[in-house]
Amino acid sequence: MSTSSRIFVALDYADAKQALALVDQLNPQLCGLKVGKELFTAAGPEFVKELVARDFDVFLDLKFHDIPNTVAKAVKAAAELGVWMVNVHAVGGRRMLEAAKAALADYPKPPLLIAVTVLTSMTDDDLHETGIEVNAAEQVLRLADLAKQAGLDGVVCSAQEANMLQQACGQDFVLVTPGIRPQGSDQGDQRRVMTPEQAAQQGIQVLVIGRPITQAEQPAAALKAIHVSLTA
Ligand SMILES: O=c1ccn([C@@H]2O[C@H](COP(=O)(O)O)[C@@H](O)[C@H]2O)c(=O)[nH]1
Repeated sequence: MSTSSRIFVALDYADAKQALALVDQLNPQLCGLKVGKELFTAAGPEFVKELVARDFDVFLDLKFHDIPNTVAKAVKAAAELGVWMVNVHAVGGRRMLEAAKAALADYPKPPLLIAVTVLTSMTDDDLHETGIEVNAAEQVLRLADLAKQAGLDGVVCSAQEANMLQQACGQDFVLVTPGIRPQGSDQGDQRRVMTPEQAAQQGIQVLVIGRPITQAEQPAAALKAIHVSLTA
C-alpha cells in the first residue's frame, strides 16, 4: 500500500525530558508531533518552540473551548508559536469557530485550524448521557458541517467516519484521526478505533498515534514498523 497519510506522534509524556528522549530519535521528514494537554501544561510554550526549531510540524492539541474572544486570542497565541496545526472544540458553536478563524486572518502562513467533533473515546451511549440524542456519526457530521461553514480547514474525528465526511465535506477538508490502533494493540480508553492500514486506505490526511508508539518497549522501532506497514 502506498499512502499520503502522515503520522503525528502524540507526545503524551509527563515532562520535556521524557518527550525529548523519543524526539531525538525521530526524523521531521517522516512524522509530525502532537503536543497535548499533559505535556503542554508541564513543559509549556518553550518546549513547543523547541520542536518547531527542530523542523517538526507541530499539532498543538489543546482543544480550545471557551467564549469567542478567549478562543480567538488562544488561537493567535498558538500561531505565534509557529505550530502547523491547532484545534478548537466544534461544540463551542459558530461564533466561536468564526472568531478563531478570523484571529488567523493576518498570518501569511497560518496554522491549519481544525475542530474536534466527537472524541474518539466516546460511544453513542456516552453521547446520550450528555443529552445528545443522535448517534456519534450523526453528531460528527453535524459538527463537521458547522466547522466547514465557519471556514475551518478540517476536523478531528474517528477514522470510522472518514468516508462519510469525505463525501459530505469534500476531499480537501482535512481529516485528523486519533483512535488508531495497530492490529492486536491495546485499545485502552479509545472506542471508535481503526488500524493504521485501514485508516490510510481511506485517504485520511493525518493519523494521530500515541500509546502504541510511546508505550512500546522501543518507540522509534514501533513507529518505523507502522510506517513500513503503510508503505508495503
Ligand atoms: O477525539 C480525540 C481527540 C484527541 N485525541 C488525542 O489523541 C491522542 C491519542 O493517543 P493514543 O495514545 O493513541 O490513544 C491523545 O493525545 C488524545 O488526547 C484523541 O485520542 N481523541
